[in-house]
Amino acid sequence: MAAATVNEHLPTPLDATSEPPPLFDGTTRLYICLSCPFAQRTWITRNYKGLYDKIKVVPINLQSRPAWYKERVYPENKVPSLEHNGKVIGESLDLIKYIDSNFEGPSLLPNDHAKKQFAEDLIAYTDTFNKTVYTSFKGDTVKEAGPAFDHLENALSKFEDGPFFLGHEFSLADVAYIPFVERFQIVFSVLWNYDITAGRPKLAKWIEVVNKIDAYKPTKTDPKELVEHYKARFLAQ
Ligand SMILES: N[C@@H](CCC(=O)N[C@@H](CS)C(=O)NCC(=O)O)C(=O)O
Repeated sequence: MAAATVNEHLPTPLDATSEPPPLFDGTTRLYICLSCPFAQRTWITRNYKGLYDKIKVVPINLQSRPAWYKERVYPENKVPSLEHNGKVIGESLDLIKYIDSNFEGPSLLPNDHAKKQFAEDLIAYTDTFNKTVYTSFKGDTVKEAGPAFDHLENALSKFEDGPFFLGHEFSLADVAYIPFVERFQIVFSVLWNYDITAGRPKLAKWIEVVNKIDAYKPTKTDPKELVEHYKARFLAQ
C-alpha cells in the first residue's frame, strides 16, 4: 500500500538568478526538473513512500540553470540528484533504489527472489527500450518501435495476479517505465496517429491502473509542452 499522499505545492523552479538553498544543512533535497522523465522516476518514488517531509523536492529550470548547481551540488549538472547525509548522488535508476532502501515507507522491491530478479532485468532493459523508441523517430517509427512496446506487453503477462510488472504489487519496475511510456503514448498518438496500446491489452490496463496512483498523478508532464518539445528535438530537419 502506498503511503498517504498530500496535496503538495512545489516552489517555482530555481533559475540562474536564484540563490542556492542552504546546502548541506542536513536537509535532504531531491533536485528535479518538472518535465524530466528521469527525475520523474525519483519524484514518484519519494511520493509513493510518503516522504513529503523527509525529502524536499527542489525544481530547477534547466533552460536557465543556476551556476551553483554544477559548481556546488552536482558536477554532472543533470537532474535528478539527491543531497543526503552530506553527499550528492545521481542517476535515476540508482536513486530510486537508494531512496527505496534508505528511507521509510512501503518497499518498492519484493523479497521474493524470482520477482526481484525480474524487476532488476526490467530495470536494466529501460535504456534499450528508450533507445529503440527514440531511434524509431528518425525512421519507420511505428514499425521500428513496435518490438519495444511488445517487450512490455510480454513482461506484463509474466505474473497472472495483477496489472503491474510484478503482479499485484506496484514496484520500481513500474516506476522506471511509466514516465517514458506516458510520453510515448502522447507523442505516438498526436504525431503518428498511433495508439501504443492497440493490440496490447496488458499495456492498456497497466497504464490505466498506474494513472490512478496518487503518488504518480502530480508528476505527470504537460502534454502540449511535451509535443512541442518532441517536435523540435526529434522531428526538426
Ligand atoms: N542517466 C541520467 C539521465 C538524466 C538526464 O539526462 N537528465 C536531463 C533532463 S531530462 C538533464 O539533466 N539534462 C541536462 C544536461 O544534459 O545538460 C539519469 O538516469 O538520471
